[in-house]
Amino acid sequence: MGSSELERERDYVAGLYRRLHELQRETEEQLDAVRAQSVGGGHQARSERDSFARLYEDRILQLREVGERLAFGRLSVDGDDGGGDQLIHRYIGRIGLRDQDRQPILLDWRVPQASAFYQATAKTPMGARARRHLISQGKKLIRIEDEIFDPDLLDESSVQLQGEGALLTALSAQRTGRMSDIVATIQAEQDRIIRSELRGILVVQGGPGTGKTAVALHRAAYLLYSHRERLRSSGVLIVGPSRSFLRYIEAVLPSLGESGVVLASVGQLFPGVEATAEDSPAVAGTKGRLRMAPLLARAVASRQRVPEAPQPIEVNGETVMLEPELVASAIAKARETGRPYNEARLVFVKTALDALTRRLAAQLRDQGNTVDDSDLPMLREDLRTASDARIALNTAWLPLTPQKLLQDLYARPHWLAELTPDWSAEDRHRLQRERSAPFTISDIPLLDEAAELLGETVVQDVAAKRAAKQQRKRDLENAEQAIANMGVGGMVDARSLAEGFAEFADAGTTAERAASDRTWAYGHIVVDEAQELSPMQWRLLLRRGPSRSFTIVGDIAQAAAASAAETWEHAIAPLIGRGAEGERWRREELTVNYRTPTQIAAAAESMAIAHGLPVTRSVSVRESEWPIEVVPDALAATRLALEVDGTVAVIAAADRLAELHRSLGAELGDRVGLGAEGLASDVTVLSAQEAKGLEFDSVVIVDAAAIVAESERGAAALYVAMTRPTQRLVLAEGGLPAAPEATAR
Ligand SMILES: Nc1ncnc2c1ncn2[C@@H]1O[C@H](COP(=O)(O)OP(=O)(O)OP(=O)(O)O)[C@@H](O)[C@H]1O
Repeated sequence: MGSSELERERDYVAGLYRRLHELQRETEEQLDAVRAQSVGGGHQARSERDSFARLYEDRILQLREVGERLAFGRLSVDGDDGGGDQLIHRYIGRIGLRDQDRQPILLDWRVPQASAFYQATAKTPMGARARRHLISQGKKLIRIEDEIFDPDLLDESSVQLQGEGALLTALSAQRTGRMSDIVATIQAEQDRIIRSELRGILVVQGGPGTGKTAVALHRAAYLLYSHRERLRSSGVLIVGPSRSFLRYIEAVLPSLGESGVVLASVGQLFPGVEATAEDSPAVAGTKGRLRMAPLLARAVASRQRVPEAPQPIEVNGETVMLEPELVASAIAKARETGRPYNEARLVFVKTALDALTRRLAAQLRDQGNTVDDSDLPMLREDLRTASDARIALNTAWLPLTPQKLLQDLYARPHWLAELTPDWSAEDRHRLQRERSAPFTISDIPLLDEAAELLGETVVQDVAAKRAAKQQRKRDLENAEQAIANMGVGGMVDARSLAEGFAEFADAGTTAERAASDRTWAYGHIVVDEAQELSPMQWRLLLRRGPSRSFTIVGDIAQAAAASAAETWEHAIAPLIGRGAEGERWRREELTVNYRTPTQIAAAAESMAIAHGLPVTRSVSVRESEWPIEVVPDALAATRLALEVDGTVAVIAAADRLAELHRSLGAELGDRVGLGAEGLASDVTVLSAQEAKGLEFDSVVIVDAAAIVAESERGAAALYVAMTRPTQRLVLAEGGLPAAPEATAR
């Protein structure tokens, strides 16, 4: 390949950057023009103008975000003449660009024509004749790499890696503590998953380092692009295991030009409560089980109480008796509505007050007073505000928040025992705790379940939501009208513009509104490290995604949580319900390990298999320069790890972390950080749980046997720890523990 070819490509890429800057300028001018427009004083007109401005601002931001590596590929396909002599070159990049004549000069990687760039092989060229990778450093094109799809050159035996040189360049880059996008080097098996249809439940199983997280994030970007109309207003939720994990992945989607996504850890899924602490595995296991749902339902139902004796109600010097029968019949009537607890309570109060008013009126008449129908509202109001009535009715049916319900349940052992006659004392004991203790990650789905049963505490919330929905409908009509008036049909769509109105009106962007609304229904949900989720967490997610459009990625063998399932069928059962399961979900596998070198991956797999874990085998694409070493102490091991440029993780059992942080810090100074907060340091001391989903150039495992012994699924935790390094693994304070005699998990 001549260097003139590289020059030619550099010219082409330079042309693309020029066009990008031109478009930036044009959009900035359009923005200025919109801002300068005089639109009179009407609120509607102003908000329309502002949302046009917002659209242009978004586009400018998107054009600027692209920054580097604008174009990374070229696909050569046969020209229209069919003779095959004339080749058409399609350039593939991070965004699509057109020239001044509106001819495409760069295809967005997500358009259907670009899929051949990722999926074509010599065996199935998908109409392509050749593929070229454009490898850049920053904005500078430094190398090109060609693949010609010639069937004679096929080698059936090896793993088919697409653009091997470009891929290995990407993989050998030093880790930074932040995940980066893989858009230039997506592999065929990954691309098929990324482009899989939006509908239904897709489960992606793969061993460590097979790109599950990367694929899940690129799939979110792909879906947002391909189903923009639908997903822009409903939003996409990405759920990860921890805040440290979210920090690790949070830059990927913005680098792909997508920002309208809600990222949440499992501790952040109930608006208003942010849980970071986790219970012990046994307690988390109890709280994660499905039988918590009927328990909460029983707890809610038992909160209505009929008084044993009549209650005197003083009102304006008159005493009227509130009979148990009256309360019982008002409760029955309210329950009949089938509404959630707090909403049904309003029916109860209304029914009870009406009956009490009638009783008071009759009593007054009996005493010779004249009471006609027009007096009833006033009597009712007197009763409503009488403190006796308030106390009596509240005692019968108290308004409740999910927080209060759960705190009561945990802090009142007798009540809990009444509600759980078939539970063991041990299980019950696991739920007990102080009323003031902060909520844990395992409490989040229970709070959500309780909120579902209780409904809104304030009626206005229901009314406000209804009003907001109607407002959005009006906004959409106004947006259509505005587009027609301004003559910009085809450039902007009404839905995006209407979203803009809402953003300015009150509640922020779709993502912000979605994140703060428990009843929000997302258009799509991506769940990472999904093997860890408990049945109760799945129930919560189903409420957030009632359309059952899910991408679920994980590795069953890495499951460390006590409440995690042992197969995907079991794991997602709460999501599928009792339908024809086979038809409702599909499963894909990833089989190439892009992270862990062969030798380390092989040792990790053997260890896991010896402990009976259901490992999905994969093939590593890297080799390690270093053998796995075993050294006596953690400091010596960390020094060895630091010989490799890049990041180091020191992984140990949870009760060793503080002490290791201190002792290593004493020798290595502030290069050593602790836990999620310490991830920016050269050396981070953390537990296997905290390391989940992350990667480091080198890893030191301190006392591997203690990690295995630490929990019921300790072998899975060690498997996670061993598969974090991209280059070097050092074991300190003992090698790998021997496999147990019986290999039961
Ligand atoms: N096609 C690709 N091109 C370049 N890098 C890739 C590709 N696929 C995956 N990688 C890289 O491999 C590493 C592992 O990917 P990722 O973290 O997504 O794996 P995972 O399957 O989620 O792993 P784990 O189960 O261990 O959490 C990341 O650094 C990712 O960027």
